[in-house]
Amino acid sequence: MAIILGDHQYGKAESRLVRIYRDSPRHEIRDLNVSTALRGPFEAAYLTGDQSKVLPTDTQKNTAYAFAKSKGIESIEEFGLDLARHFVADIDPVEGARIEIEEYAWERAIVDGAEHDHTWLRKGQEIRTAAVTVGASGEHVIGGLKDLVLLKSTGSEFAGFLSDEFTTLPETHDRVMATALDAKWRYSSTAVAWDEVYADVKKLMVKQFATLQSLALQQTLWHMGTAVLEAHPEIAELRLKAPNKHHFAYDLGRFGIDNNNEVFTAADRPYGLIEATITRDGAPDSGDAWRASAGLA
Ligand SMILES: O=c1[nH]c(=O)c2[nH]c(=O)[nH]c2[nH]1
Repeated sequence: MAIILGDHQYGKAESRLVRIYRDSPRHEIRDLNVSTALRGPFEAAYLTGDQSKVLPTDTQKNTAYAFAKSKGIESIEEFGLDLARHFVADIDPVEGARIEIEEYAWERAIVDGAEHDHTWLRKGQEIRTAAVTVGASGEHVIGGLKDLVLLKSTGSEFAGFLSDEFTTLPETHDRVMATALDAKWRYSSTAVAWDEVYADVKKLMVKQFATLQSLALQQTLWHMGTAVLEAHPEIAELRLKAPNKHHFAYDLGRFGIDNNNEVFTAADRPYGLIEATITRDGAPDSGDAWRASAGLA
């Protein structure tokens, strides 16, 4: 019987890295969670325990902190490219690098009506994400956001669905629709105005969520994705994931009280999970862009 080592990679996950810019009294802050992983001929580390080609995960972590000082953090996409290019170009056995970054945003505290120089409040709307891959299939950047919690209190329907002996859901033409959006979009270039495009993609998706008379969360996702692809030729593809955070009108009829979509119970679980990939026809090949791990997740 032959037993074969399959796909593998190794790295340091979730280094929490805060970079303060303090060259003037008005400081700046970038707050990241950085994961690095290396790919290449590392079979011996698994098969015989030979570490001679292994750049320790501890060193990978140190590199991220050193680059935060020496190169700075213009954007998480650029920082990921800096790290990935370094590992592939400068560390001999490394053939591919995957850098995943989350960014937590802060906004300046307002003190006596003015923005404070060095005190911030956490800005909680969403977490910005980037996943950078450099390797045999080239350079790939995936921008994204997660945990963007959205709710609309009307303008959402769900009706006309299949029904069988287990169907109990009533049709509705006016419901609450809520989600915590997880969106990832693949760029077809690495020469991108990362911050501007990020802000616009978020704005476009929120606008579609708000303005479409939604017949289903599926339809809302489609409109979000097409709006982004129509406005941004530098984006090849989006992958969207949206839990349907159900809000059920509470039965107050039992107490002789009308409930005209005014009082809801917000269900925690279970939740519908609606997912879609939306791609531009003729988009460049994704190569390893979506290869996140050794295949376990
Ligand atoms: O937008 C929705 N899509 C569904 O597929 C679905 N299924 C369900 O029970 N409620 C909903 N809502």
